[in-house]
Amino acid sequence: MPPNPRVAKAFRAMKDIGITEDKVKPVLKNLLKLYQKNWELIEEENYRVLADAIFDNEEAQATEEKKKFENTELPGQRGHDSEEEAQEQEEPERPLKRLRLKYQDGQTSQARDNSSSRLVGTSLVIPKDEPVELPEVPIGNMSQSKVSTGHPNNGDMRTEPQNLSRQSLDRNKGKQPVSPKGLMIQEKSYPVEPISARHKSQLNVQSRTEPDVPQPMHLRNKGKETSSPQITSGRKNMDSERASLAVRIQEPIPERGMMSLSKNNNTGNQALIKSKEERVADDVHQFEAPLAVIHPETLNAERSSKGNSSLMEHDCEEPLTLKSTAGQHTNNGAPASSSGFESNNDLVPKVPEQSSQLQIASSSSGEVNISFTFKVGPPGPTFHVPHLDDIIKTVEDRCLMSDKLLPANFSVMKLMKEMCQCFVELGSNSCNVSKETREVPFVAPSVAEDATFNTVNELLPTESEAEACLPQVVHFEPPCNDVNENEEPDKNFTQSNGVHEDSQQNGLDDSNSNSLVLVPENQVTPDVIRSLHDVFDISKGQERVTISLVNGINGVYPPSFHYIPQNAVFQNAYMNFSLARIGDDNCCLTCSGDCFSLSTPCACAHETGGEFAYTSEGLVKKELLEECISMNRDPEKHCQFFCKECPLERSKNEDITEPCKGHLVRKFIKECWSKCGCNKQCGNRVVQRGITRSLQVFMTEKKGWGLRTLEDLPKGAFVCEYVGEILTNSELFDRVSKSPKGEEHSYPVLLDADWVTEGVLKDEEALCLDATYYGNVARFINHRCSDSNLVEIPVEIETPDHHYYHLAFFTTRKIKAMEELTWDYGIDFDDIDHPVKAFSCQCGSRYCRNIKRTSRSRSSRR
Ligand SMILES: C[S@@+](CC[C@H](N)C(=O)[O-])C[C@H]1O[C@@H](n2cnc3c(N)ncnc32)[C@H](O)[C@@H]1O
Repeated sequence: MPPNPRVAKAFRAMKDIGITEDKVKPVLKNLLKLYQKNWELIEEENYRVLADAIFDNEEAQATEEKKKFENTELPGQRGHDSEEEAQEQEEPERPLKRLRLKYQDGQTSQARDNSSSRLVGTSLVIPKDEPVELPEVPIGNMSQSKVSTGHPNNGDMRTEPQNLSRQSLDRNKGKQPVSPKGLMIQEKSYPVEPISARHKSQLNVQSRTEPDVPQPMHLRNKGKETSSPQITSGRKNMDSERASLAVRIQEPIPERGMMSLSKNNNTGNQALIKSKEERVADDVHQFEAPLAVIHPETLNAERSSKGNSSLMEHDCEEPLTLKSTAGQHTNNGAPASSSGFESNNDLVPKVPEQSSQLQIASSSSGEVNISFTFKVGPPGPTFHVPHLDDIIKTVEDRCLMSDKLLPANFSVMKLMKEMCQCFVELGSNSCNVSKETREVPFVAPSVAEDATFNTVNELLPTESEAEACLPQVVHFEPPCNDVNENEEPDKNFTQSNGVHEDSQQNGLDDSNSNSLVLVPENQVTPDVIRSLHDVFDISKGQERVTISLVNGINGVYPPSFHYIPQNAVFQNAYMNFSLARIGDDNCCLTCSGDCFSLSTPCACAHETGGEFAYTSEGLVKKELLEECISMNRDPEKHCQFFCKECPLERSKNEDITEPCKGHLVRKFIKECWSKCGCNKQCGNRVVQRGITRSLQVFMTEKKGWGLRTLEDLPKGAFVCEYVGEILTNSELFDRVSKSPKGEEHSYPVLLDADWVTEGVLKDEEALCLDATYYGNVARFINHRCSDSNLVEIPVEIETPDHHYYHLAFFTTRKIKAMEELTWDYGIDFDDIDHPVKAFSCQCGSRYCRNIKRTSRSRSSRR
């Protein structure tokens, strides 16, 4: 009878790792019996069960033999022992059979049938009976040679997939803790990225804003704050020391909602790895601790009988802190000397210089381990190991006190548990879980209509031009006008890197979607939606910089809206433009490279009197800036246009249209763009590059959310554009009048700077921007009467049609870091007919028009 191909395959798999057929056969037979010929179970993870069983078998046999030998051993024979032991050590050790690595790219264990990837495993624990050789070198210098993988490039995460032979594993002594990196065969690469501008600014922000500025809750921050390295004598190069926070949370847990607080009276120390010194003080008793640290014995016992285990890593792209194994407790509640920290980084995969790593490991029985590795600078000389409870409490306090964006019952342990649960849940549905769903915690709340985006590229003549145009304007048509009807995240809304795509399909299939992420329907509750704001970056990666959100004042949640980095067209707004309509006089076709290097400014400068609007530093030139400021402060001193039939007034009341109240004839900036011959670095392109300054949304004392700068800004600097939905005035009026009473409506902006060119403007051409439901960071900028530190300037980029333009905010003066950014909405506090009811102004300016009005009305009442 020909051999069963499955048996043959099993033999081959075992042979690949150096196990001979004669050893496989009896064990396989037993397993088949045990599993009632369920081959799948045996074949899983490259015959992991089989390999484990063989090793167990070998181990049992060896123990048996040893016992026999000891029983027959005569006094005086001990002299041979050392020799035998030496021989024993020479013998190849078995590969580790603990947690198997699961790769970040989602590769399943079954998929790894390449022989080089067999028996990928690692242990997070050290069996107590096997002392670990700990290197007495700086952690950063501790290449993983102590647990050599046989790989010459230890520690460099950029290494190519490694071929891990049995020999290389042998040197591990089988049960020693091994860096997952060391055991990863097809290792995920983590390129060492230079600190991006974005990153830098974030770092700057953090250093500048501490300690009085509430910072967003940040795991990475926390790490920095709470951890310090364990100093061992004679260490140098502490900068590169690593820390690892390893946590084990058991899932399922005995009682739902409670952490696993298993009391374990086994031998004491729970540290993942113990230094030589630590081993001396090994009388630490396990205590019921919220963070149950992996216990060697427990894990050994549990894991040897458990099925699928996996370990996945996540590169957090973040500067790191140091390695600590979170928390040991003693019976008396005192910190367990140095047991909570390790002087060995073997457990921790080598992390790229500028990054941290998150690892999640699980077993089929529901046990999930989280390990977070991060790096800090050198600790102070007085560093001591803090108590785990203190760490947790401090972190929780900081999050709750500084951010207040978290639910009041927030706890680090809940967070950890949540992660474990998500891991298990998502893992259980891995076949239909997309990237988006994995990103659920960072979903922006969706509030408005079920919208479908249509890009404007159909209007454009060529593909390349279309491409250039796409990021500028998008168009979407909501199926219903009432934006408040549907409070669910819209499922037809997709967006990718600023390019909105027409998508009727379920976003789960849309791997390009990176802005709005679908939340499984059963999770969509208002609370969930609210909590899904990414407080670390409300732009969700859509801007060049991260924009954090903090609340140091109250427990108010951030408002619900879709973050969009560019304007989006709503329904009827007439936004059809074509490149063909842009004549040569509107484009500097003859220029190339940087228009600023030309002897005579290109055609784009015509708009600003033949001179570029910007200085070579990208700041608005003084003269233009002053004029724009003055226009805002004293509109009556500047040229105003009065429509014959004002679209604004018409939208308020078509029957009896009030006379036009006047529109300023504004100064425009014309930037070069894709139809120009210059390149993207041309000095006449500022607004189109987007936000580059470090900004933060924060809770003000009296005006709700506001926006502030986290860096000093020079006068004339571009801060951000006012981005929202492009509506017609009538649409806006409809929208506002339909919105429930009391609902906050973000102040709309009228794009009326060039109504002067038409005697009578059609309704669909009278445009405005509404950032209530879709907007960018500018929606948080509060109003300040007259002396605001920002001024809006119309900027024409892709269309010479002045009905549509970008409204860009520039600084009116030097602004210090942490100052709130404000602009004058131009509100007429006396205009009771305005679609948006004027608020009671709290700007605090001595020129406040609302104060004047209030005192005026008071005196008129008298
Ligand atoms: C564009 S939003 C600014 C962000 C807003 N504070 C928030 O919490 O979302 C405009 C709204 O902010 C509030 N606001 C802006 N400036 C204000 C001021 N000077 N005084 C009082 N409230 C102000 C008003 O409620 C106004 O309708």
